[in-house]
Amino acid sequence: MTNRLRIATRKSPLAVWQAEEVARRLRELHPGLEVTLVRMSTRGDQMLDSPLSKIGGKGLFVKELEQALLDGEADIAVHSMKDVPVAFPPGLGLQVILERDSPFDAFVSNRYDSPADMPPDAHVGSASLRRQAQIMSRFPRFTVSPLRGNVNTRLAKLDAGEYDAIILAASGLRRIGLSERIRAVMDADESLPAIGQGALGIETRLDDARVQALIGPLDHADTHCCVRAERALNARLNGGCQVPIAGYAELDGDRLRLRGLVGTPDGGRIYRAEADGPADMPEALGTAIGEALLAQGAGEVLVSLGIAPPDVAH
Ligand SMILES: NCc1[nH]cc(CCC(=O)O)c1CC(=O)O
Repeated sequence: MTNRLRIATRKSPLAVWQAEEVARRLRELHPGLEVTLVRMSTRGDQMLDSPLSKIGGKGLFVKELEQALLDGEADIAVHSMKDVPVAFPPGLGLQVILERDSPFDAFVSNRYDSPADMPPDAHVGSASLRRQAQIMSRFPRFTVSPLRGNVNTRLAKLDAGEYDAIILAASGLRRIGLSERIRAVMDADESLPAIGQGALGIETRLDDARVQALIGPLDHADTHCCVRAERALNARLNGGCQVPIAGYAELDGDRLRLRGLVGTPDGGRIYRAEADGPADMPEALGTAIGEALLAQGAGEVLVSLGIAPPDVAH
């Protein structure tokens, strides 16, 4: 029993790849440790017809995995940090974040090389209000329609001709061996990434010292610092992964630079804030960027979408 570690994961090819990657690194680190995967289906995977923003985006992809940890059916859960809500259930926490892969969005099309290459009335598939807001702000005549399902399903819908292009995370495509589908990587000016995009995190039971010790060496301090700042921004705005909030932090020596964005889904209004601060205070920087966005009026956008930011004064 003590030489065994069970990883809870969603069943999608991307999620399984991510869990296998953690399993591979743990076996390398601890020869003799028996690492197995517990594959689970989550509500986010089942409710594929409804836009995530309508069915309560927060935590849809992680709840069942957390329950497996609480029930003792698994020892760790591997998550895309992008899908992890700000708060954890009592007894659980996330202390390990792996080195980040590409944080950027990818433009994927069978006909066009970039958004600028498309006709003015092009049809884009994306279920992300963040991606929608940013592309609509640059190309107001585009139509963006919801596109759900795992990465493979979304690509199949593109290939069936339902859209001129779709936008996906570059990291997800790379991980499942489909980087050749990327026609253009969208940089931070073009499509500011989601909070935590490209990073994997490991959630555990906080009282499980054996497991904490086993996974501790997988933590990547620089990535962890950046994701802390991004998540503090998200916490300040009360955002989940399915609201038009973007945040991207970069570390430069002992300075941390964070950019944040809130937009209306139609791209009509885009609020941006950017600042840097000491790398040992990532939460302060994230909160400050959140405040700066609220001071510009971003709170109204969030309230109109049913996401009330916590009071400005605190
Ligand atoms: N919302 C689904 C999701 N969660 C994490 C990723 C990509 C992998 C990552 O961000 O690490 C994706 C797919 C996508 O956005 O294209």
